[in-house]
Amino acid sequence: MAIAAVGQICSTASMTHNLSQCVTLIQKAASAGAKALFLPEASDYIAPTAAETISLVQPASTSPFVLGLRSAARAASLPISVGIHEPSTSSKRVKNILIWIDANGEIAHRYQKLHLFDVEIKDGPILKESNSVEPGMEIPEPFDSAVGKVGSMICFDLRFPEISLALRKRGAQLLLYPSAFTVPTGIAHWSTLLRARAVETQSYVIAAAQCGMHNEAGTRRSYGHSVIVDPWGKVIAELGGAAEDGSWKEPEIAVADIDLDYLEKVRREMPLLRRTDVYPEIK
Ligand SMILES: O=C(O)CNC(=O)[C@H](CS)NC(=O)CCC(=O)C(=O)O
Repeated sequence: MAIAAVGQICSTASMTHNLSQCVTLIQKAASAGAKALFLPEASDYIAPTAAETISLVQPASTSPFVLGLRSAARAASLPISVGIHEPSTSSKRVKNILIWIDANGEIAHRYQKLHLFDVEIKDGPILKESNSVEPGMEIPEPFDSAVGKVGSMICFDLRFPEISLALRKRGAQLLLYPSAFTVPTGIAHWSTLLRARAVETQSYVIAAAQCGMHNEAGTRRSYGHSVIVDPWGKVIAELGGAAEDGSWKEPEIAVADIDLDYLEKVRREMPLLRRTDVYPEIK
């Protein structure tokens, strides 16, 4: 058994402010005895417009946010999963990626978000992620960590079970959904989708979420409610959401034991054998 920590922050356009929230959580997770800390999508910054999202981007190799996290990870000897932006080499847009910083402070894995959030909900959020973000083109192999074999996804990917099933088939035991969910879609779908992905893949699901108002103009707000779900679909760690007015004060963590013997028991007792003779198998 090993402890995993899920962290919740409210990123703004200030990378310095966001780094300090993340470093606080690294210290909290290390004191709680966690073997890994999972941080939200776009932890480096959430900007009010597509143009600002593009203008703020920096290569991971020189970004003060990433360099700061790497040295904090090394000092605490704590691996960190964190969502950031990275420049694209082929277009003016940015990449929305999830990186794994190992206990030595090295970037050991990268995943680029496959599904982009383009929505226009009547009386609700209007967001066009593809204006500023270039979609990824592959599902990287799951990788080993002290808390189990990790399969990486990001936020809106949660709505596409194909990617989680593909990762499960390749050996993932933990599925990551670092997110910045909107409030209305969060209320309607967040917990149901996360628990469904855990149940149908018989895997731990770790969903670190952005929470609260991201800018002073009040134009962008996230749902929060970070969770860890076990392979039976039970919520074993959970954080709250923002107040009515969007305010939300302290970055925080929640922790849970990741029990891979339990995961094996769930998989053994209810084998989910796919009828690939009847429907085509997911590659
Ligand atoms: O803007 C950034 O810099 C970071 N990216 C995000 O916050 C992304 C794209 S706008 N948010 C989501 O995918 C929310 C999905 C969602 O809310 C749902 O599926 O219901």
